[in-house]
Amino acid sequence: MVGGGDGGHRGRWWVTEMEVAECGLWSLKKSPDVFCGSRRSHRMWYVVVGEVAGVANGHRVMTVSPRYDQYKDAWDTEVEIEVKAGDKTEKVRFFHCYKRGVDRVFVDHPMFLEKVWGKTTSKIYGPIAGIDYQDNQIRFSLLCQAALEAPRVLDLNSNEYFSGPYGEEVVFIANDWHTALVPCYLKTMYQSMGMYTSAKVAYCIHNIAYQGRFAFSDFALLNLPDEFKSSFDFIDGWVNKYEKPVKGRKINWMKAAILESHKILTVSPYYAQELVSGPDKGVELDNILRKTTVQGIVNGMDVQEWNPMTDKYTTVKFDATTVMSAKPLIKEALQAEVGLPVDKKIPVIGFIGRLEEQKGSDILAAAIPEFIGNDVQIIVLGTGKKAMEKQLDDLEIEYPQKARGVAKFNVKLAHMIIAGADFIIVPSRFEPCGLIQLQAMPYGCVPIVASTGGLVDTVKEGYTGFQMGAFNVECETVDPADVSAIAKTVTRALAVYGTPAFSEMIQNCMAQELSWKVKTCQEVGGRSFEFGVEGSEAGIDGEEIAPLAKENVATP
Ligand SMILES: Nc1ncnc2c1ncn2[C@@H]1O[C@H](COP(=O)(O)OP(=O)(O)O[C@H]2O[C@H](CO)[C@@H](O)[C@H](O)[C@H]2O)[C@@H](O)[C@H]1O
Ligand SMILES: OC[C@H]1O[C@H](O[C@H]2[C@H](O)[C@@H](O)[C@@H](O[C@H]3[C@H](O)[C@@H](O)[C@@H](O)O[C@@H]3CO)O[C@@H]2CO)[C@H](O)[C@@H](O)[C@@H]1O
Repeated sequence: MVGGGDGGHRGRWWVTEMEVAECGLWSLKKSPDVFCGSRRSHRMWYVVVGEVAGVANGHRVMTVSPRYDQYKDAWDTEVEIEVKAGDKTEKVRFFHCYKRGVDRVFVDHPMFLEKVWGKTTSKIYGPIAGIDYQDNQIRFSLLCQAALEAPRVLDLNSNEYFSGPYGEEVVFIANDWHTALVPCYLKTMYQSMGMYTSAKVAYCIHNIAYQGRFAFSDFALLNLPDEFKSSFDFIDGWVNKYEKPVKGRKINWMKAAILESHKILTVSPYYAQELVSGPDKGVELDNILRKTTVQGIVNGMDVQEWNPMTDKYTTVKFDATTVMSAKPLIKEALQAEVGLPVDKKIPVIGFIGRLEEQKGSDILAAAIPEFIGNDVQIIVLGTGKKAMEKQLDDLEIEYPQKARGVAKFNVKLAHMIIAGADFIIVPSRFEPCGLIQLQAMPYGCVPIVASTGGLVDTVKEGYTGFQMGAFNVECETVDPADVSAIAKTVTRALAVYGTPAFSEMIQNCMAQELSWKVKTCQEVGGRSFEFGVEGSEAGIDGEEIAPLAKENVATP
C-alpha cells in the first residue's frame, strides 16, 4: 500500500496533466526545482505532483529549489543533512515556507547563497551570461540529493490535512538539466537499498538548448556507478560546432535524465513534436527522445500577477467590457512613460524578452525598417547580449518618433506594455512554450508570433492573433525570409487594427482561461499521466477533491 490506508489500491501512480503541467517554479526567479508530493484522499493514499494545480486537487505538494537568496518568509527548519559533493561531504540545510498551499523548500549551502547574494536574477548559473560557475555540477548534485531527502526528513505540518514527513510514496518532477541526477540517485542511493521502491520521476524539458554538457572526465564528480556512464555519454554530431566546454566526447546531463526517468515531459505539445523532428530542433537529443514518448503540456500562467482588473502597475483597471475605453488611456500613459509621441490612435507593438537569438530580437531589429513606415509605434524591452542591447539603442536613434528600446529588466514597464500596447510581437526562432503571449492575451494585447513551439499551441491565426510562419533556427544568421515574414505579418495585423474584426480578436483573447487551474484531465483529452503500474488509471474528476483544495487554490 502506498502509505497505508485503504488496503486495496497499492501502486496507484498517476497524476493528471494539469498537475504535471505545474512542474516549473518559474515565478521563483527561474531556479531549477524538483517537485514531490503525496496525497491522501478519503479512501486511499497515492502520490501526485504539481504546484498550485496539484494543490487544487487536494494533493500534498512540495517544491525544492536552491536557496539563492534570503527569501522572504522562508525560515530555517534546522534540519541538516550530509550529501556527497565530488570527493567531499557537505552539509546542506533546509529552509521552508508554506505559500499558496505548497510547501516551498529551499536548499541552503554557501555554493548557492554566496554566489548570488541579494541579486538572484543574473547570477544563478555563472558570473555573467554565457559563463558557467566551475562548480555547477557539484552545486546541482547537491540540489538533487537534497530533493530526494526532503520528503523523508522534513517533518512539515503546514496544514490540518497533512502532517509529518511526506514519506517515500512520492513522484518527483525534475525540471531542466540541473535536476537530471534525481532519477539516477533515486536508483543508486535509495531503490537499490529498498527505499523509495515505488517512487517515480518525471523529467520536464523547458529548453533543450541548455543540456548540461561537460567534459567526459567530470563523470567522476557525480558519484554514480560506472553502469550509468553510457546514459551520460555524448558526442556532438556536428563536429567542431559545439566545442563548449571541451571538444569531442562529453557527458550530457539531459541525455541521462531522458534515459533514466520514468516519464518525459515538455512545456507544449508542438514543442514535443519539434524535439523529435530532427537534430536542429532536438539539438542532437532527437534520436534519444525518439526512443521514448515526450508529452507536451502547455504552461499555465500566473493569473494573479497578470490580471487587468487588479494589476498594481496600471492606473486604469479593466475587463472585457471596458477594454476598449481603458486601453487607450493606458496606452497614453505608456507612450508618455517611454517618451514617444502621445496619441491613442496610433497602434503600438510591444516586445518583451531576453535579448538572445532564441527570442529573435535581431530579426525584429532587421524587420523594423521594413514596416516602420506604417502608422505605428514599437517599444522593445529586454536584456541580454550586449550587441542586441545596442540594436535597441540604435533603433531609438534611428526612429525617435516611432521606436523605443529599453535595455532593462523592468517589471512595471512590462506590465504597462502588456496593458497599453495593441500587439505583442514574439519573433522567436524557437520557443518551448513562451509566457509573454499568455500574459498578453488577458489584457487584450493581440500576439503576433513565429510559428514555433508553444506559440503554435496558444495563438490561433485570425482568432487570437497572427502567425508569421516558422523561422530559420540557425542562430548565426538573420534569414531575409524571416525579416520579410515579420514585415508582412505586421502590415497585415495593422490593416486589421481598429476594425470590428480586431475588437473581436481582443474579446477572443480575453475570454480564454490561461491559468493552471483549468488544465483538467478532460480539457487535455482525458489523458492522465500514468506510470504503467497497477492502479495507475485516472481518478474520477471531482470525487477526490479534498477540502484543502478549496482553501488553497492560489488563483482568484
Ligand atoms: N526585460 C524584462 N523586463 C521584465 N520582464 C521580462 C523581461 N524579459 C523577460 N521578462 C519576463 O520574463 C518571462 C520570460 O518568459 P519566457 O517564456 O520568455 O521564458 P524563457 O524563454 O526565459 O524560459 C523557458 O521556459 C519557459 C517556461 O517553461 C518557456 O515558456 C520558454 O519557452 C522557455 O524558453 C516573461 O514573463 C517576461 O514577461
Ligand atoms: O530563462 C532562460 C533559460 O534559463 C535557464 O537556462 C540557463 C542554463 O540552464 C544555464 O546552464 C546557463 O546556460 C549557459 C550555458 O551553461 C553555457 O555553457 C553557455 O552556453 O551559456 C549559457 C547561457 O548563459 O544559463 C541559462 C540561462 O541563460 C533554463 O535552464 C532554461 O530552460 C531557460 O530557457
